[in-house]
Amino acid sequence: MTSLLADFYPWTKVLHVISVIAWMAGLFYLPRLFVYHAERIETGSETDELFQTMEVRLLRAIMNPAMIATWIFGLMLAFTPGIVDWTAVWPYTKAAAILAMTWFHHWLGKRRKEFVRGENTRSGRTYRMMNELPTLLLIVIVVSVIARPF
Ligand code: HEM
Repeated sequence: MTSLLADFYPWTKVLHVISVIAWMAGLFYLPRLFVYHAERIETGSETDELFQTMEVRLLRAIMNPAMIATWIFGLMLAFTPGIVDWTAVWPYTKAAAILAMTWFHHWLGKRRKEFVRGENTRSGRTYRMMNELPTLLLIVIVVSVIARPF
Protein backbone atom coordinates (compact mmCIF):
# COMPACT_ATOMS: atom_id res chain seq x y z
CA MET A 1 0.00 0.00 0.00
CA THR A 2 2.74 2.48 0.95
CA SER A 3 4.72 1.66 -2.21
CA LEU A 4 1.56 2.28 -4.24
CA LEU A 5 1.28 5.70 -2.58
CA ALA A 6 4.94 6.37 -3.47
CA ASP A 7 4.32 5.41 -7.14
CA PHE A 8 1.36 7.79 -7.37
CA TYR A 9 3.03 10.60 -5.37
CA PRO A 10 3.39 13.20 -8.18
CA TRP A 11 -0.17 12.57 -9.39
CA THR A 12 -1.58 12.67 -5.89
CA LYS A 13 0.09 16.06 -5.47
CA VAL A 14 -1.35 17.25 -8.81
CA LEU A 15 -4.88 16.25 -7.68
CA HIS A 16 -4.29 17.76 -4.23
CA VAL A 17 -3.27 21.15 -5.66
CA ILE A 18 -6.15 21.17 -8.19
CA SER A 19 -8.70 20.46 -5.45
CA VAL A 20 -7.10 23.06 -3.18
CA ILE A 21 -7.54 25.69 -5.93
CA ALA A 22 -11.23 24.79 -6.42
CA TRP A 23 -11.85 24.83 -2.64
CA MET A 24 -10.11 28.17 -2.19
CA ALA A 25 -12.08 29.73 -5.07
CA GLY A 26 -15.30 28.92 -3.19
CA LEU A 27 -13.93 30.03 0.19
CA PHE A 28 -13.13 33.41 -1.34
CA TYR A 29 -16.35 33.78 -3.33
CA LEU A 30 -19.08 32.60 -0.93
CA PRO A 31 -18.42 35.24 1.79
CA ARG A 32 -18.33 37.83 -1.01
CA LEU A 33 -21.85 36.75 -2.07
CA PHE A 34 -22.90 37.02 1.61
CA VAL A 35 -21.63 40.65 1.70
CA TYR A 36 -24.02 41.65 -1.10
CA HIS A 37 -26.76 39.37 0.19
CA ALA A 38 -26.62 41.01 3.63
CA GLU A 39 -26.25 44.61 2.43
CA ARG A 40 -28.32 44.96 -0.71
CA ILE A 41 -31.04 42.34 -0.83
CA GLU A 42 -34.51 42.40 0.63
CA THR A 43 -35.54 39.16 2.39
CA GLY A 44 -38.16 37.24 0.38
CA SER A 45 -37.47 39.11 -2.88
CA GLU A 46 -36.68 37.43 -6.21
CA THR A 47 -33.03 38.50 -5.87
CA ASP A 48 -32.97 36.86 -2.44
CA GLU A 49 -33.98 33.58 -4.09
CA LEU A 50 -31.41 34.06 -6.85
CA PHE A 51 -28.63 34.58 -4.30
CA GLN A 52 -29.76 31.53 -2.33
CA THR A 53 -29.53 29.46 -5.53
CA MET A 54 -26.03 30.74 -6.32
CA GLU A 55 -24.90 30.08 -2.74
CA VAL A 56 -26.27 26.54 -2.49
CA ARG A 57 -24.84 25.57 -5.90
CA LEU A 58 -21.43 26.98 -5.06
CA LEU A 59 -21.38 25.13 -1.74
CA ARG A 60 -22.77 21.77 -2.93
CA ALA A 61 -21.35 21.52 -6.47
CA ILE A 62 -17.90 22.99 -5.90
CA MET A 63 -16.88 23.63 -2.30
CA ASN A 64 -18.02 20.42 -0.59
CA PRO A 65 -16.52 18.04 -3.21
CA ALA A 66 -13.34 20.17 -3.42
CA MET A 67 -12.89 20.14 0.37
CA ILE A 68 -13.36 16.36 0.52
CA ALA A 69 -10.92 15.83 -2.38
CA THR A 70 -8.35 18.15 -0.75
CA TRP A 71 -8.55 16.12 2.46
CA ILE A 72 -8.36 12.73 0.69
CA PHE A 73 -5.35 13.62 -1.50
CA GLY A 74 -3.70 15.58 1.35
CA LEU A 75 -3.97 12.57 3.68
CA MET A 76 -2.65 10.28 0.92
CA LEU A 77 0.39 12.59 0.64
CA ALA A 78 0.80 12.59 4.42
CA PHE A 79 0.82 8.75 4.45
CA THR A 80 3.30 8.52 1.55
CA PRO A 81 6.57 7.26 3.05
CA GLY A 82 9.37 9.83 3.40
CA ILE A 83 7.27 12.87 2.43
CA VAL A 84 6.54 14.48 5.78
CA ASP A 85 9.22 14.99 8.41
CA TRP A 86 7.08 14.73 11.52
CA THR A 87 9.92 16.07 13.72
CA ALA A 88 9.72 19.45 11.89
CA VAL A 89 7.29 22.19 12.94
CA TRP A 90 5.75 22.94 9.49
CA PRO A 91 3.36 19.93 9.41
CA TYR A 92 1.75 21.22 12.61
CA THR A 93 1.42 24.88 11.54
CA LYS A 94 -0.07 23.60 8.28
CA ALA A 95 -2.42 21.24 10.15
CA ALA A 96 -3.63 24.03 12.46
CA ALA A 97 -4.38 26.29 9.46
CA ILE A 98 -6.16 23.43 7.62
CA LEU A 99 -8.38 22.78 10.65
CA ALA A 100 -9.20 26.51 10.80
CA MET A 101 -9.99 26.48 7.05
CA THR A 102 -12.32 23.49 7.54
CA TRP A 103 -14.01 25.25 10.46
CA PHE A 104 -14.49 28.35 8.23
CA HIS A 105 -16.10 26.18 5.51
CA HIS A 106 -18.65 24.85 8.03
CA TRP A 107 -19.22 28.33 9.47
CA LEU A 108 -20.12 29.52 5.95
CA GLY A 109 -22.48 26.52 5.55
CA LYS A 110 -24.34 27.52 8.73
CA ARG A 111 -24.62 31.15 7.59
CA ARG A 112 -26.07 29.97 4.26
CA LYS A 113 -28.84 28.15 6.12
CA GLU A 114 -29.62 31.35 8.05
CA PHE A 115 -30.07 33.21 4.76
CA VAL A 116 -32.45 30.45 3.59
CA ARG A 117 -34.57 30.91 6.75
CA GLY A 118 -34.44 34.71 6.35
CA GLU A 119 -32.62 34.86 9.70
CA ASN A 120 -29.27 36.39 8.83
CA THR A 121 -28.18 38.70 11.65
CA ARG A 122 -24.67 39.50 10.47
CA SER A 123 -23.71 42.69 8.62
CA GLY A 124 -21.90 43.01 5.31
CA ARG A 125 -18.94 44.37 7.30
CA THR A 126 -18.71 41.11 9.30
CA TYR A 127 -18.69 39.06 6.08
CA ARG A 128 -16.07 41.44 4.60
CA MET A 129 -13.85 40.86 7.62
CA MET A 130 -14.40 37.08 7.57
CA ASN A 131 -13.48 37.16 3.88
CA GLU A 132 -9.88 37.94 4.94
CA LEU A 133 -9.55 34.75 6.99
CA PRO A 134 -8.96 32.30 4.09
CA THR A 135 -6.25 34.63 2.73
CA LEU A 136 -4.39 34.62 6.05
CA LEU A 137 -4.73 30.84 6.39
CA LEU A 138 -3.62 30.33 2.79
CA ILE A 139 -0.42 32.32 3.52
CA VAL A 140 0.30 30.22 6.64
CA ILE A 141 -0.29 26.96 4.70
CA VAL A 142 1.77 27.81 1.61
CA VAL A 143 4.69 29.21 3.66
CA SER A 144 4.56 26.09 5.89
CA VAL A 145 4.50 23.57 3.05
CA ILE A 146 6.85 25.28 0.56
CA ALA A 147 9.34 27.58 2.38
CA ARG A 148 9.26 25.42 5.53
CA PRO A 149 11.04 28.08 7.63
CA PHE A 150 10.36 26.13 10.83
C1 HEM B 1 -7.02 19.16 4.03
C2 HEM B 1 -5.96 18.57 4.50
C3 HEM B 1 -4.58 18.67 3.90
C4 HEM B 1 -3.60 17.75 4.10
C5 HEM B 1 -3.71 16.48 4.94
C6 HEM B 1 -2.44 18.20 3.34
C7 HEM B 1 -1.21 17.54 3.29
C8 HEM B 1 -0.23 17.81 2.37
C9 HEM B 1 0.99 17.06 2.23
C10 HEM B 1 1.39 15.87 3.11
C11 HEM B 1 1.69 17.59 1.20
C12 HEM B 1 2.99 17.05 0.60
C13 HEM B 1 4.17 17.88 0.90
C14 HEM B 1 5.32 17.41 0.00
O1 HEM B 1 5.10 16.89 -1.09
O2 HEM B 1 6.43 17.62 0.40
C15 HEM B 1 0.92 18.71 0.68
C16 HEM B 1 1.30 19.52 -0.38
C17 HEM B 1 0.72 20.73 -0.66
N1 HEM B 1 -0.40 21.26 -0.02
FE1 HEM B 1 -1.58 20.30 1.31
N2 HEM B 1 -2.73 19.38 2.71
C18 HEM B 1 -4.03 19.72 3.04
C19 HEM B 1 -4.67 20.89 2.65
C20 HEM B 1 -4.08 21.91 1.94
C21 HEM B 1 -4.65 23.22 1.75
C22 HEM B 1 -5.97 23.70 2.33
C23 HEM B 1 -3.77 23.92 0.97
C24 HEM B 1 -3.82 25.36 0.47
C25 HEM B 1 -4.67 26.25 0.88
C26 HEM B 1 -2.67 23.06 0.65
C27 HEM B 1 -1.59 23.39 -0.15
C28 HEM B 1 -0.61 22.53 -0.54
C29 HEM B 1 0.39 22.82 -1.56
C30 HEM B 1 0.50 24.10 -2.38
C31 HEM B 1 1.22 21.68 -1.64
C32 HEM B 1 2.39 21.44 -2.60
C33 HEM B 1 3.69 21.83 -1.93
C34 HEM B 1 4.88 21.36 -2.77
O3 HEM B 1 5.11 21.89 -3.84
O4 HEM B 1 5.55 20.44 -2.34
N3 HEM B 1 -2.88 21.84 1.28
N4 HEM B 1 -0.24 18.82 1.41
